[in-house]
Order: sequence, then C-alpha cells, then structure tokens
Amino acid sequence: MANKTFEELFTELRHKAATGDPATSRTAELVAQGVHSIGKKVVEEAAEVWMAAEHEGTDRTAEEISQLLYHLQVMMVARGISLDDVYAHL
Ligand SMILES: N=c1c2ncn([C@@H]3O[C@H](COP(=O)(O)OP(=O)(O)OP(=O)(O)O)[C@@H](O)[C@H]3O)c2ncn1[C@@H]1O[C@H](COP(=O)(O)O)[C@@H](O)[C@H]1O
Repeated sequence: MANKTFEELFTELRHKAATGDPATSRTAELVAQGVHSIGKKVVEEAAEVWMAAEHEGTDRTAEEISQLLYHLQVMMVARGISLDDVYAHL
C-alpha cells in the first residue's frame, strides 16, 4: 500500500540533495534555494494540512500531511539534521 516509509524517503532525499540535479529533482532544487525557501514551504504545507483537516476528507488530508512531512525532511537534509537527531526528542 505505502510507496515508501518515512525512513526510506529520508535516505532518498539525502541522496538527491547530494547528487541530484536541481533541474530535475525538486529536492535538489529546494536545498539549493536554502532554508528560507524551504521554511516558507513548510509553513505553507502546514496551513494546507490545517485547512484539509477542517474542510476536506481523509485522503486529501493525508496527502497534505505527506507533503508537509516531505518538506520537513527537506529542511532536515538542508540543515544536516539526522533522523536520530529528531527521534532523540520524541
Ligand atoms: N514526496 C515528495 C513530495 N511531496 C511534495 N513534493 C513537492 O511539493 C509540491 C507540492 O506542493 P504544492 O502543492 O505547493 O505544489 P506547487 O504549488 O507546485 O509548489 P511550488 O513549486 O509552487 O512551491 C509538489 O509539486 C512537489 O514538488 C514532493 N516532491 C518529491 N517527493 C518525493 O521525493 C523524492 C525525490 O523527489 P525529487 O527530488 O523530485 O527527485 C521522490 O520519491 C518523490 O516522490
């Protein structure tokens, strides 16, 4: 059912950030733009999660949550933050 797990996506994004072409990889493009641009996407996606949860169905809300998680992972990659760095605070 799942395309990939949270951990698998993170491994893929670290690889894309290191080797990807910003012309073809959204991740490489965002990392090249830096934390200011990524931060704006995090805030935008968080708002879309909120709106979907209040006004849309389960599938749309889950889709928005997946996009927020993606952008949070891109921020982690851009800042050199590992999964363990985050899990240490859970
Ligand atoms: N999971 C994601 C993912 N989720 C969200 N997004 C990006 O986030 C966008 C969704 O945000 P919006 O709805 O705001 O889209 P938008 O308005 O076109 O965004 P803007 O360009 O305006 O900022 C999508 O169009 C994608 O560009 C993602 N981009 C990539 N991935 C996965 O990341 C991996 C690496 O992808 P690449 O780096 O592109 O190779 C692959 O497994 C992809 O499936």
